[in-house]
Amino acid sequence: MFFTVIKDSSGWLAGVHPVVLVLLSSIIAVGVLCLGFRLWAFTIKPAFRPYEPRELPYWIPVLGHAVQYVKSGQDVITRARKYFGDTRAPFALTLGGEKMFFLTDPKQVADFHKNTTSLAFDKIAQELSTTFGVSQKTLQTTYRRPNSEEVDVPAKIMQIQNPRNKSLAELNNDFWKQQLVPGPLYYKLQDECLQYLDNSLKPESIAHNYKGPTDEKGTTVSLLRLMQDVLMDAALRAFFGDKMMELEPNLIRDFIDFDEDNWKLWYKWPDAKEMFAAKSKLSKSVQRWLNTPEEERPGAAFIVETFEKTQRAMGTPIEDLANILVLIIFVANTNTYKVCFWALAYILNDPDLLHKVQQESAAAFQADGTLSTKQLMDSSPWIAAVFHEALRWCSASTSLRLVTAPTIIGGKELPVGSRVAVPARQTLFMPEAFGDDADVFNPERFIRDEKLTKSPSYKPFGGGTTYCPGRFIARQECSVVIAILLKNFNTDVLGEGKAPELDLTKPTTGLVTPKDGQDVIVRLSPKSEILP
Ligand code: HEM
Repeated sequence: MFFTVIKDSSGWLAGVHPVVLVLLSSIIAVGVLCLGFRLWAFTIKPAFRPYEPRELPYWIPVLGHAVQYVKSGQDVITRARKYFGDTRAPFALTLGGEKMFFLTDPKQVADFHKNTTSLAFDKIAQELSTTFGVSQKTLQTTYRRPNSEEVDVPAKIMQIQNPRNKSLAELNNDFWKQQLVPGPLYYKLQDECLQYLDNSLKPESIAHNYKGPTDEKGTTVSLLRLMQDVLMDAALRAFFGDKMMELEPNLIRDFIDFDEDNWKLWYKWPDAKEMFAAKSKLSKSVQRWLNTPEEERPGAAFIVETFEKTQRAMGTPIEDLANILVLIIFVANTNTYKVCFWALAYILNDPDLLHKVQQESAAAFQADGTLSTKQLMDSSPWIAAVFHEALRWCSASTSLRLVTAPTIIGGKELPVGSRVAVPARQTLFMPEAFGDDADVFNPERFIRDEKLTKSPSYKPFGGGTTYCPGRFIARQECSVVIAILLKNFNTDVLGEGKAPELDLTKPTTGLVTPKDGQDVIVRLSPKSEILP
């Protein structure tokens, strides 16, 4: 229809319907503009600015690679690295109007972690808290350094000296380390976690808590769900005391609903009603806990008590305090169940590995049946190796910093005001560090080379000033779960007998979960003959 020939035409174009003409010329104009933009932005301009990191070309200004990044950030980053000849020079991606810089070379990553002068984490942490719903007013008081004329409220309430006039946010980092780096507060937390894990993994608890098929051979459970329940129950009770679970028995499921879609919060995803509903439930639960008289909710860990005491003393509204505590629940829980799931998914599906791990687990229990955490942590090389490999396998965290002064990394200048990212997965699969089988799950690499965890390519817990203080408790909890599970049960994986695939398409801020619908379904048969 559009191409009806007009008989009295005065030239070749007259043979085309005018609407088509307008459409064609618009398409050509847009095409020319796009070509011009690409030529200018990605060929001409970089030639005049060789000191700037190169940018992966794209067609639509402003949008850049945003859509592909949300679909699979890892793919876009890998594509960019390869596009520039895999030299691992810093490069940039435009993500919805923002040009962000990426580092994928271990040496540059080390420079990133060392740099505390021109690469700032503060602003990133504040953005995170704002996204989590903490008000600007509370952030201002938390990040403001006390001046010498006024009362230093947090230092006074905590009865500590603060000679460097640290803000509450800076003091919080010290409090986290006090809680999580081995020392008296850490050992207390560790012992409590162990007790809770032990309770949850008793045959009678499993049979009672899992309504799945229970027969004379045992109880059939989803490994993913088991890891979520067991690890979160221990962490929530150890951090908040038993009252939290008594008040909010659905807290774990609400957290998982939020966790599965938490990326929508960071990416400001428009269709995020369910994620916000789950987040709001978490916040309300914590508020109910906070509104319970203190004497009725004993047993909170030092870090939770300290956050509550200091923020209340600063006059923080309860909604903000609850959101801050939800952030604690988030950092303490979002990753550990995932690494533990992957470790067991591979152990249970590999008879040889299972045998080695079972032997180490058995050796960690003393004659009276108590677990020696020292033996487990210091003399169980295969359990340690599976943990390190599982972490390597499923890590997809990205550390961010704000550039506050001109910074040169990898010979390239990062502009002031921009954000620079280290996507952990890019170095975790380098054949130079992990060998030709880097893309295969193989814990033996950590047995062959004991120093591999010290490799600059192996940074699943980040580094520098924000080096994860939870790294000790995470490994400890995972090792304890493996040891107790294998001591208490014979395991029988149902189905295909292979570990699930990673879902690398879903955006994540930390560790990766299995593809939708994939799991490990396992029958747990108590080793003691009598079934509860
Ligand atoms: C396998 C489990 C875990 C992984 C993979 C992990 C990973 C990380 C990473 C990569 C960072 C650095 C973020 C950055 O530099 O941008 C970090 C920081 C942090 N992690 Fe973990 N983490 C884990 C478990 C935990 C646990 C169990 C806790 C608490 C109980 C925890 C508490 C923290 C805190 C408080 C920070 C911030 C440190 C700071 O800002 O100075 N993490 N974690």
